[in-house]
Amino acid sequence: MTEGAALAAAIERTRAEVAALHAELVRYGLVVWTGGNVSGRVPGADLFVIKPSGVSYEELTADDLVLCDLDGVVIPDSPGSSRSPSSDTAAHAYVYRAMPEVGGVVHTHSTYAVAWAARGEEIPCVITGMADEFGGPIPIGPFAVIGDDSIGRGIVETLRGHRSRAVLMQNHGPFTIGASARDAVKAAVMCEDAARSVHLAREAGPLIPIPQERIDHLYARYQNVYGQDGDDRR
Ligand SMILES: O=C(CO)[C@@H](O)[C@@H](O)COP(=O)(O)O
Repeated sequence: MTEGAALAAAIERTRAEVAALHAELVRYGLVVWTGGNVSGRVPGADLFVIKPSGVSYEELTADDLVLCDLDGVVIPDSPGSSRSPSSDTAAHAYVYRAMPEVGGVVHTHSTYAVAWAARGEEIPCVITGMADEFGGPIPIGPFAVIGDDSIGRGIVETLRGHRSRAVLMQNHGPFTIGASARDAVKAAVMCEDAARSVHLAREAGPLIPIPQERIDHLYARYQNVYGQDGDDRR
């Protein structure tokens, strides 16, 4: 296969994967109307694909996704290039530039995570599922304007060197990163689950902290032993 054909195949695979992952946001109840987006880095290229802005998830096909370079500039004459890319394109692009290990970025307006973001309160790590997945609390990021790279800078400042793959941007909502777009969607699903469980627990009584050494142990086991060898983060 020529280099050009290999790149075209990688773009096609990423388009198909990212289009299918938007359906997962709907399946897990993480989005209302069109308020969320998934992007995926094209492996081996300085490119990513992202949802067009304000397009219904039911209508979204692989060719509707917008192909961008790592500055967030739409690649002219590519499928989907006639549409405006997601409002969060510059934010996603900033993350891909700053964090080469990131293969996918997700944003949702999932209800409980947004409620924590509205209070500007991090989600404390009081359930083993959070220790497994996030290795500690889910942090709050700064308030940031929508449309430029401010959100991206907030994501990177908050998550660089942090175990969590989710950040709650203050007064806005969750942004998650992952080794792949699927991994970032998983983080968005788990973030909302943690936000809901901890919110409900705290309404019913005091939260019981998990000692740090227990959190560390749970995180190490889940990251290295849980699941299968081929999993995205192994
Ligand atoms: O939160 C916002 C805008 O307020 C966006 O992230 C969200 O509505 C999704 O926008 P896009 O449809 O991706 O442009």
